[in-house]
Amino acid sequence: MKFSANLGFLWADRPLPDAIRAAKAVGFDAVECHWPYDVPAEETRSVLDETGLAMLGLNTRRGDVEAGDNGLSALCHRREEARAAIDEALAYARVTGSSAVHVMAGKSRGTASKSTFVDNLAYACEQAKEITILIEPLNPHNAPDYYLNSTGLAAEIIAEVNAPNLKMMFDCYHVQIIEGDVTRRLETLLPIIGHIQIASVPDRGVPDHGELDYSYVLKRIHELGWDRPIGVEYLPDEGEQPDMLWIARHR
Ligand SMILES: O=C(O)C(=O)[C@H](O)CO
Ligand SMILES: [Mg+2]
Repeated sequence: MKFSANLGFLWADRPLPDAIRAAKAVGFDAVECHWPYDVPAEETRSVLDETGLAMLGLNTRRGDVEAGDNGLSALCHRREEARAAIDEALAYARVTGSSAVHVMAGKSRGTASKSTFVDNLAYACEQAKEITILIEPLNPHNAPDYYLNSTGLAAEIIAEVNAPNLKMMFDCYHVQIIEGDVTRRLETLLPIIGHIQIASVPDRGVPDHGELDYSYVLKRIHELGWDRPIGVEYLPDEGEQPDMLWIARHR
């Protein structure tokens, strides 16, 4: 199996270019990030070229995080901001050669709607047919009130938008907390999954302990024919290096 270092969590204390180099140094096959916007896209691109690593994904901005925003694209009265965030993310992805953009929905609080999310996603898909647009169900402990809160809703939205480049980000950590039945859901949703992420449940640590047995889950993913890198998106203890022995055992 191949693994992608999620630099939103791994080496998150370093500037993005150093985090990319660190991922290369320990042997990751690819990288992905959350919000890279502090670093000019050209600089990120040149470190990706230097290391030979591909950037698999980045997120749209969340809006006013201090005011509680966690994304914009499902929010009825924030259409312009949502589209600006999508445009920005797509432009960054183009310069860096990133294959996917995760369009963040935002919180419900009565102001989110499926039709708004569908419209904004259709816009994103149309703007960049060569880029995969991802939507990710998030669990209510880490993302309270997040609009996209189940794989069922994500599947409905993907069907409604009906664009070949709209897919689900299947984060096993979130799915286990939201609804469980992880391997069966992976099997049935596989045709609409664009990226898979992992972390232990419930502590979001190294994926070698907790409720989910990743030796089994990764074996199933492999058997299903998945050959793209799996996103390693866990929160390391301070100063902790990723457990590359664990990764080597699952290659
Ligand atoms: O929280 C997650 O699991 C993510 O992957 C998102 O990108 C949101 O930060
Ligand atoms: Mg995730």
